[in-house]
Amino acid sequence: MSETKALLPAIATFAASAMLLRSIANDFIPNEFRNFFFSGLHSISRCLSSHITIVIEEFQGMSLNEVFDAVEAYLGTIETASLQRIKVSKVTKEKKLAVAVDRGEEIVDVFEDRVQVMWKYVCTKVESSRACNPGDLNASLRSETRSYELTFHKKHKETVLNSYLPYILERSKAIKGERKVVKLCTNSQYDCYGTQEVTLNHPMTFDILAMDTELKKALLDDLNNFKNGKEFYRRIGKAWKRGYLLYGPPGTGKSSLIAAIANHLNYDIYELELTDAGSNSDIKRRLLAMPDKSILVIEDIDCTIKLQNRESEDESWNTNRNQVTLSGLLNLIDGLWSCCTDERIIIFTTNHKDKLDPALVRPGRMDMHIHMSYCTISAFKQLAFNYHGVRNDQLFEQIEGLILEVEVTPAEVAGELMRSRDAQISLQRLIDFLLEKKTQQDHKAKTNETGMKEEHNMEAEQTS
Ligand SMILES: Nc1ncnc2c1ncn2[C@@H]1O[C@H](COP(=O)(O)OP(=O)(O)OP(=O)(O)O)[C@@H](O)[C@H]1O
Ligand SMILES: [Mg+2]
Repeated sequence: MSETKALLPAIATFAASAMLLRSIANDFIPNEFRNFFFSGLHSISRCLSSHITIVIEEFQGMSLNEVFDAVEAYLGTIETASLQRIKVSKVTKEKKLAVAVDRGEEIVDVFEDRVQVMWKYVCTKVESSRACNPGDLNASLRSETRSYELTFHKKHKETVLNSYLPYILERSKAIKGERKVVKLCTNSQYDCYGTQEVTLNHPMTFDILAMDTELKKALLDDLNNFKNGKEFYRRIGKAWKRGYLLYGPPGTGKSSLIAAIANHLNYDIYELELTDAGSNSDIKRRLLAMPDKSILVIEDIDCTIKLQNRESEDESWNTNRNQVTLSGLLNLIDGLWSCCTDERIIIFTTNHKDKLDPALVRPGRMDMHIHMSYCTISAFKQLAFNYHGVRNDQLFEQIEGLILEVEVTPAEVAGELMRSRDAQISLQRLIDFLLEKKTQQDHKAKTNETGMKEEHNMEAEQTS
């Protein structure tokens, strides 16, 4: 590599002279002759060079380039003595500082004590016309395109392609595993720059999530089978993805469960706001930009957007070009686009399963339908332990009796248990709250009953 370094000033002088010559030539020499002259020069310099350069761009077509991602992680861990500028960052929860090569910097690496290579990080500004073109994913998600250039001696070409780059891909997995924190990404208002990303600081785990014990176990088994299912999915010829529909009243823990799933699998969450998504093709592009090991979440699927059924979509195709449609969404869940990446989980949540289009809930569409119910006795016990560390108490019996009769959400129970640090005071307050709720519930039931009786009597009078 010292050879390459030594050649750099000469190459720079050569390049500068070529540029000067080109600018002079632009003014005085006719086009055809000029092109012939410079393509000749280019061929000569290529023949003379003993080095080749591999360019690794951030995006491969419309998908994220895994090699770019791996190189970024890998270069942050190698010796940086040759660098003049490095980028250092740390996000909440991450234990280590993340080191990265800054734009324009070159870094030397030696593989197997014999292969010297040089990396360069290149950023190019995207012109605004390209950046706002929704068809150009690479540009539309960022204001600049990024790539790494890898330069090495021609004689090492086989080693670099067959050993060095595969080694980096493997190494990066371990590096990312070590410093992984779960991220939450949302699609912001539809604009040119795509997603907003923050570290997910939600402390919810399966240990503290209040949920039916059997259901929790079944879901955990399902998630673990999924995570370890690479070979299985390949063998049965299915895309390595899994869909969950979480349904239940507000405050029963649907969003908390999503956080618990993300923390358990160590996958990032990509929340998709359908109302901000723009069109089907916009969703498609955003999905392709999502890396493997991620969870796509669409909350409140019943009310975020009025998804039309397929028949009416066909009729009004022209008016719907800029909308998210049901068939677009279904295509996204199990169509060809979803096979482009691995280890993908899709979660829909709803408060009203009955309001969903049958196409969304038909068997086989979402792999598991999970009912997040009003608080059960086991959920209450879990919450009492979470908030006060108590597994039993003389007040439990009365509370359990009331929980069987009253529709109360885990969020409401948690709210009452939070009111005081003293377990006895909290439990007593919870009893008062449940009694109050029971009175209201009984009153409502009575009013409904009277209303129905009156209606029935009126109908009977009319018919007689
Ligand atoms: N099953 C649960 N286990 C533990 N805590 C819960 C549970 N359900 C609710 N909570 C508590 O209530 C809060 C609200 O719950 P969460 O946001 O998960 O409900 P949700 O079902 O997503 O509601 P919504 O339908 O309104 O989005 C949580 O932050 C948590 O503190
Ligand atoms: Mg929620």
